[in-house]
Amino acid sequence: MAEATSPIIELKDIDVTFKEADRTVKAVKDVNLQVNKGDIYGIVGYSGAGKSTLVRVINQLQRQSKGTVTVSGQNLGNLSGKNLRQARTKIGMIFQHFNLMNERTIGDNVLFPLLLGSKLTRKEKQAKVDELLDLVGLADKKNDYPAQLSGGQKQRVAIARALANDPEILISDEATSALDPKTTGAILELLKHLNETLGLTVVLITHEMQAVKAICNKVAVMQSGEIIERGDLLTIFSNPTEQLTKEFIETSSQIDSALANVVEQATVQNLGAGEQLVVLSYAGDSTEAPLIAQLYEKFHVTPNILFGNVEILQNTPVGTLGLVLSGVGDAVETALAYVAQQGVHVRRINVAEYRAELARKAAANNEEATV
Ligand SMILES: Nc1ncnc2c1ncn2[C@@H]1O[C@H](COP(=O)(O)OP(=O)(O)OP(=O)(O)O)[C@@H](O)[C@H]1O
Repeated sequence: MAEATSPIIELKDIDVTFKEADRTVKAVKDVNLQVNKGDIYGIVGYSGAGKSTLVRVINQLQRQSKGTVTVSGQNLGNLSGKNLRQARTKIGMIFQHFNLMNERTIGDNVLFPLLLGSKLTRKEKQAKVDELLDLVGLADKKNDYPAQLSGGQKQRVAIARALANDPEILISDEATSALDPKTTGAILELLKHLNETLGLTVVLITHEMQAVKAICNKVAVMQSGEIIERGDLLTIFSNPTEQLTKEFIETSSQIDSALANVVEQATVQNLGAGEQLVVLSYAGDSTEAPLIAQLYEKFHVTPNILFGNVEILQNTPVGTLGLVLSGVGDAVETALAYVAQQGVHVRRINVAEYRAELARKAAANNEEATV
């Protein structure tokens, strides 16, 4: 990851309101966001949350109704015409549907932004196109046409084109949403590579937490035009506070399907006094093994491991462990207090309530399916 320190994008008190004949839509509400140079900042939310509108404010394709947008120290709200176009060249953008020009070759697609005001000579422009195609792994496709390329290759062309004017920022608006998981992984890796080698700051809009998890160092969760939770990836993943954030995280991990299986087991449904089903999550070097040993050594609490999962996020292990803890009297509660002190997040599962919640969700899904 490139060094992330000074702010490169600062959004202050941003509102975007669309006024239509019969209604007013507040697509973005009072958003404050700081993206630092070298960040890969994920903005996650369901469809309609306001993500696209918010990022279009960054390059002023969408003007805000209120608030200020500062990019690389420049207040973009004060710019128009040539000055705004010039500022925009430093902000590349890629989209879900690539937006390539089908009647032009791959080389000419990448060349296109260089035709508008670049000071390079003709020869230098061609050299730049070659360099960019090489960077995205498509050096041999220069004379092909978009129709001859796969979706992943088209997105690589779009990335090369977005980088033509050496932007400092790349905005990716659902750029992997039309791609299969393997191709998505390769495109995300390319973005990470560009971040590391060029120091490119990336703002990644997505509805898939999996994509955020793969490459972002920061994440903001949007709902109904607002940022409801934000922070660095590890903190958000190991200790989310908002329900929507939890939902996004759960869909990107196997924890909830593991829990759904576990709560159907008769032994788990009939826990006795002094027994508790818990999910422990931790980030960092603390591994579960010493912790589990300590539960017995210090508190005479017996842990029965039901499932476990360790992922590497930002080169740091993030682990989740489902356990039934058994002890005498309030030994389990004392042990859990100790575990929490060690920086481990403790989620107590009330089995009856959890099952009732699952049943409620299943009924709601069925209802939706039959409407
Ligand atoms: N030009 C527009 N005029 C009127 N309403 C708009 C306009 N653009 C967006 N909206 C509305 O603003 C809200 C936010 O839309 P936006 O596209 O920013 O959400 P999103 O999170 O990016 O979702 P999606 O991924 O589906 O694009 C939606 O209610 C949308 O209908």
